[in-house]
Amino acid sequence: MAPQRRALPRGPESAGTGPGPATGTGTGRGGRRHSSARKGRSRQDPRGWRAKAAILLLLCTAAVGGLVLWSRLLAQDGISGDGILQDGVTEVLAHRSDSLRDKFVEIPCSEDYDSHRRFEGCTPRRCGRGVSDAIITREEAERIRRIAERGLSLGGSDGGASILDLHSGALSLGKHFVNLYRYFGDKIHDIFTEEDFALYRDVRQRIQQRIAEVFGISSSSMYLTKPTFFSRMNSTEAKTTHDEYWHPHVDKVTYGSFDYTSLLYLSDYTQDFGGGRFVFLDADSNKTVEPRAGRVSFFTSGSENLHRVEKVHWGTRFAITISFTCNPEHGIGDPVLG
Ligand SMILES: O=C(O)CCC(=O)C(=O)O
Ligand SMILES: [Fe+2]
Repeated sequence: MAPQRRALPRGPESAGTGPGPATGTGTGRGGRRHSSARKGRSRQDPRGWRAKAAILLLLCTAAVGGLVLWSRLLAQDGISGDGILQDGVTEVLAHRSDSLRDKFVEIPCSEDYDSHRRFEGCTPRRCGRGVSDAIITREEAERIRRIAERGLSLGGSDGGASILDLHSGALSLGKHFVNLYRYFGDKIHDIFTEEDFALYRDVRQRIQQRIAEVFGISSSSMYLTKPTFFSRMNSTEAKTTHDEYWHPHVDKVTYGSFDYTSLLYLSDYTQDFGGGRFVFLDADSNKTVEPRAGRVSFFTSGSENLHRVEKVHWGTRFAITISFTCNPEHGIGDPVLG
């Protein structure tokens, strides 16, 4: 609001009293011209009207300028152009250019965990969100990204969001999903190698270990759960609701079994794609995580961590959602290559 308020009143006063317009009109300092100008003004001199018109024009320009500036500020905050209006301030929790080791912000846990069976030593008692660029290297992220690219090149959604789940085999194809393992049978060995799967497993283990340390729980009390999947997002218009990745949501509500969510980013905000920042929607402000290859963002999955992803405006964004549960009944194993 500030720029608009500041811009508006300046117009008339400064135009009337400031040196520029006064000298520029040529109604200068000479006695005769001055007095005739005074007389003229009382007879509604057209020059008076011209001055008024100029002031009006200035006012309009200032108002339009203020509006343009304001809409730019909103757009920077990710407020317009995303189809969702979000009020207020946006803070950056993790800049793409930062290399973060142990960033952690604690937040009071929501009551969401109370309506589920509790597993002592795992179910969150301490909630929050963390970001680390020190768990997975950029090189590992690039190798993982190539796995995602290879897999997703076999299918892909008609809309802007495609997924590949190596656990269940689900792969986006057009407006639907197919089972990669059933669809490709033995040919899957031409696409993925044992090393790919070993890397995937190793990355998952290290992320799990880190989450356990940060939240003070035992790594063996948490289990990988579904869905755990690669995502590829771009600016293609959504064709089905599966493509609408930008809606605010709570993972525990959306996916049920989640207790801890982690995201491993495989490409870079502003280098590989525009838009597509991850946003925590807090009551006081929004907090963004800017994706960076090898960056792990993790958080407790309840409504203390309501979030969304901004629409991708250009380029392609790759990530993996790796999710954990405390309920062994909802646990899944690592993917195996047939
Ligand atoms: O890719 C992201 O940054 C977030 C994805 C997400 O919110 C989810 O998979 O539930
Ligand atoms: Fe989510």
